[in-house]
Amino acid sequence: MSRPARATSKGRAAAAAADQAALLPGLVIASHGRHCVVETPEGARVICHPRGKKLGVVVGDRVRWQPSQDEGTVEQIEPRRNLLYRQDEIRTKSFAANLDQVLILVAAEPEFSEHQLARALIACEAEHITPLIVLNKADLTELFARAWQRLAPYRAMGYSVLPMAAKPKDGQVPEGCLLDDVIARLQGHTTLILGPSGAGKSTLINRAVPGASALTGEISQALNSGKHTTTTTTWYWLDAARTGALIDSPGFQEFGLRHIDPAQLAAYMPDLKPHVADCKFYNCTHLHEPGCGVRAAVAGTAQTPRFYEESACSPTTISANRYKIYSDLFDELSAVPNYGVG
Ligand SMILES: Nc1nc2c(ncn2[C@@H]2O[C@H](COP(=O)(O)OP(=O)(O)OP(=O)(O)O)[C@@H](O)[C@H]2O)c(=O)[nH]1
Ligand SMILES: [Zn+2]
Repeated sequence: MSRPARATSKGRAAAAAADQAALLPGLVIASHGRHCVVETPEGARVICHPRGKKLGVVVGDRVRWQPSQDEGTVEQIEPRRNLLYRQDEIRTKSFAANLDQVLILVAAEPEFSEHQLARALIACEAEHITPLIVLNKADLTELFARAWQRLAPYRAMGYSVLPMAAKPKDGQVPEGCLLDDVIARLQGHTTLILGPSGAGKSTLINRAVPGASALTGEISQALNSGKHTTTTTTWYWLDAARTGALIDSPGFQEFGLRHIDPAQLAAYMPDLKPHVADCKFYNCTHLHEPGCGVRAAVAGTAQTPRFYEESACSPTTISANRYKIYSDLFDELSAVPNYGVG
């Protein structure tokens, strides 16, 4: 009696395999609202609508889709290596999926917010994505020196920080600050670029990807039925062989970290992390407990001589600013229930 049942399940499996085979592979290269643009392995681009409301398609997703006339339907999203996103009280917004690195672009001016920088780095750590910090406008000597100094703790905690002069005022690029050296770091990787307005993101993208602005215009027009917008996340290939890509996404300014568990926060801050092992209590919040290894390592407040260093950016100390960022974020993330991924 088991034979017909087996045949039926075999038949079902065969039908599912046939359905699967009928679906085409693709890469999501832009998304806006309920539409996205899927690129085929041959390089053709098709506007697609995800099947069902729950299928949240993100730029960088590898998908399986079905053509229907001149558009298509995304049926499945292949498992993601990672997903960088931000979350505030109201909503969760994804930047992109399957990233190799995140380039955080800041500049000598306008003055960057260290809180925003720290938030972006924490989000990268939580998703195991390598960040690369680039400080632009090296030609603005005094402002640059000040900004470079503000980044000292980030260099000390092991992040790569590159100086750059993408478009110096007098045309003279200070030594070691070539835009092309930054572009070289992008080859062969999928890189998301984030940064505050005015840091030089468009300058960098237009140099790395000739024709980028025209492409952005085309995509946003296609996705918005004629309206121009710059709020779309967009994928640009860096080379004809399509081995490296740059993804431009807005949203650095409001980088909500509501998806981060406050108890994990110190583990996502490389300058705090090694000191957690020295805390007396396993569930130390590093805010007020006695015998806290983190607080003992804060520059200028060190009780234990072995942590004390003259420099506020030694690998063994935590700068007062960074500790303030930790405590502010801890309060923010603890103030309301953590709903997890939305
Ligand atoms: N002095 C100086 N100015 C630069 C440099 N790179 C870019 N700029 C200028 O900085 C301004 C902002 O550059 P954009 O590339 O438009 O910056 P953006 O980050 O795309 O800014 P939004 O368009 O506001 O998002 C422009 O006036 C650029 O010419 C640099 O290396 N040195
Ligand atoms: Zn502690």
